[in-house]
Amino acid sequence: MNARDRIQELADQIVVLRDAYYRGSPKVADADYDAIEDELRGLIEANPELTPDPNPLDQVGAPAILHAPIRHSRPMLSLEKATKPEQVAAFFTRFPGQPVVVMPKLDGLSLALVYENGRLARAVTRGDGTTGDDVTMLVRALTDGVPDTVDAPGRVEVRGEAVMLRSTFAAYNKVHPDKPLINPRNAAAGTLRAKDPATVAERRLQFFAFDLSTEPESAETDLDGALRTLGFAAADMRHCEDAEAAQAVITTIEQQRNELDYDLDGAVLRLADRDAYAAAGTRSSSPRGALAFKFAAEEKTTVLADVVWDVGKTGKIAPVAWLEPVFVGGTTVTRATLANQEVIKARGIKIGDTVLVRRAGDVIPFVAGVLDAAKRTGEEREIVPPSVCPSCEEPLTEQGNSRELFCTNVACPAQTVRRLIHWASRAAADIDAIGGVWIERLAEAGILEHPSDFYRLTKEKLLEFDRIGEISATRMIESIDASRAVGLRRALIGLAIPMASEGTAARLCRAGFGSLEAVADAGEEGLVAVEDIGPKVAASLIEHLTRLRPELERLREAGVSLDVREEDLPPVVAAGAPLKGKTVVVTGSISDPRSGEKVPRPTFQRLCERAGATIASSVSANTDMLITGADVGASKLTKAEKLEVEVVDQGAIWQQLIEAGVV
Ligand SMILES: NC(=O)c1ccc[n+]([C@@H]2O[C@H](COP(=O)([O-])OP(=O)(O)OC[C@H]3O[C@@H](n4cnc5c(N)ncnc54)[C@H](O)[C@@H]3O)[C@@H](O)[C@H]2O)c1
Ligand SMILES: [Zn+2]
Repeated sequence: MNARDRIQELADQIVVLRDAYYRGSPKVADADYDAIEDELRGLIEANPELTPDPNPLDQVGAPAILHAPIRHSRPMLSLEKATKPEQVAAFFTRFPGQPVVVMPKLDGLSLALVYENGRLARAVTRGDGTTGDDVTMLVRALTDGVPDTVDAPGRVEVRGEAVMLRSTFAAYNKVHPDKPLINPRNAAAGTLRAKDPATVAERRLQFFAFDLSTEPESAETDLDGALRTLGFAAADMRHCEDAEAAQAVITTIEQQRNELDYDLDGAVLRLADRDAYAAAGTRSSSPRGALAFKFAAEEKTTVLADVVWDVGKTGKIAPVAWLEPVFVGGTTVTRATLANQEVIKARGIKIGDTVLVRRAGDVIPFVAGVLDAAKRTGEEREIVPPSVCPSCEEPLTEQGNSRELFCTNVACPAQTVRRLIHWASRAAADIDAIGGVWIERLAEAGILEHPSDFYRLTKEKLLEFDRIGEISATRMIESIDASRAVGLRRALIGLAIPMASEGTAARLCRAGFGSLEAVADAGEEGLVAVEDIGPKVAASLIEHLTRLRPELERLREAGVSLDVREEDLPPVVAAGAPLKGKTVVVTGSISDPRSGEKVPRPTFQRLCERAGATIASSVSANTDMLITGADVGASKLTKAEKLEVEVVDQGAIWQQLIEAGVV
């Protein structure tokens, strides 16, 4: 195809895709859409004479007027995009000496709030950038962070992003598994399209401000300060002096991406001074005084090739999506979870469909929904849940509102293997030298059935297997030996008791339980007294620990510790608490200066906690101190320097710990 035709084809696609997207039913994932825009941009750059008219790249949003159209005082634009550090550096070169703020690029929808003589007069969506929808009533009723009044004369216009917080989104989907929301951004857009606020009352939104104009001009020219003075929750803005500092903040935002309560798809750089930003002016569809740094996508489309039903460690039978490989959120994904049969039904998913796959951080990828069901060929197949267990063929039972399927056969081979693998996992006993495949073989050979069987394995027994040699047998046995120190918290996690989470195990330790047997004997009253443990969790603990009593005895006999470990006890803050109120990060290898012996990092972190510190795992703008041991990697130090975090050698901290009597 020649360039002219391709340009026209891409331009047409963009118009169609945008229209669907801004109506709340996207046909492709954002990353796929962005790739189309990028291709068009590249072709136009190479062939400027073929620029289509109208050029969709010069347009913003889409007309979606459902309420009452309102013309914006000045256009609400898109943002110029960057993906490389050089582009960040170029932005600073364009504005020498100008302070810049870096903030998260929130993934919601933009709103303009207009205040007249101190009162909220109207709230308007971006629309096509020139004209938007009047959503004042919905915003008043449903959006937090929008004050009714501001202390300012004349006309004040605050622009920002309305998002659905992840916690709100999750809570909503938990209550409405039958009609789940696809993602927080779609949910926010859908909410502000409602005809009647009452129908969407459970879907609260949160507004974060990022732009301000005032008439008459207000004296405060710093954007962040001026917004706060007016009482707005601004997006978290960091002032940066140069490109390196900005890049460091961008990196921090990307690292924190999964811990924040809102979706974000990048970071925005913007001139901090309101006058400078206004003076910089605009291009056809973006302001010159701002730049969006886009992060790698966490959502892509692919084909659902098949669905298999997987038996979990608690007997839950869960649908697993087998996908055509797709690169999303930094890795290639071939499997994703489909939750349960209710979710499949609600989302109308069929085998052969093009589906939207999301992945965020360590979370297992999941199928968020079907794209464009209208494109089906008729060859798609219904997903049919099994009636018997795929492993032991016992009939299944349905439990709960979302009709989850369970195999209740405790002798089910698949469950047995899953439980053993779980016992050996890092969060539990951490028997890292025996992988899942070997656990499965040993179980098939009848040597492993319960966790305590690991501790009866001998090198001789392992050597009977053809493919296990002297070296691996020794490593396996060493790894099993080391796991005997597992302790109450991790042993409880390893036993995979339904409804008892890792948090439950940690809270039981902090509440003063000294051993797993003590938990088993506590009775309902003793258990519900612990923070966040309700009657259901208590009942499950009692039922399963009673059933597991003989197994606990076998573990004890095998020399496995089921007692609480030092590091799981609540920190007792020492008098004087030299590190009180400080958030610290510990890096490098730590050793006790009095004995010269190496000290495991978690142990040292516990000591710091007793001195009053809060421990963080990576250096961020919230870190007060980086404590360095031996052999510290350069990257942590550079980062600390950029973020102006105090760097302290472990020697000085040991001195303080000794003086405060912590050690
Ligand atoms: N899947 C699809 O079919 C499809 C179609 C069209 C557009 N899209 C997606 O929509 C986006 C592009 O369009 P766009 O113009 O709406 O967004 P954009 O990426 O150009 O960014 C501009 C918007 O960012 C928002 N924003 C969030 N935080 C901000 C901050 N701190 N400062 C300033 N602005 C901030 C504002 O709402 C602003 O309108 C892309 O992510 C694109 O992938 C997807
Ligand atoms: Zn079974």
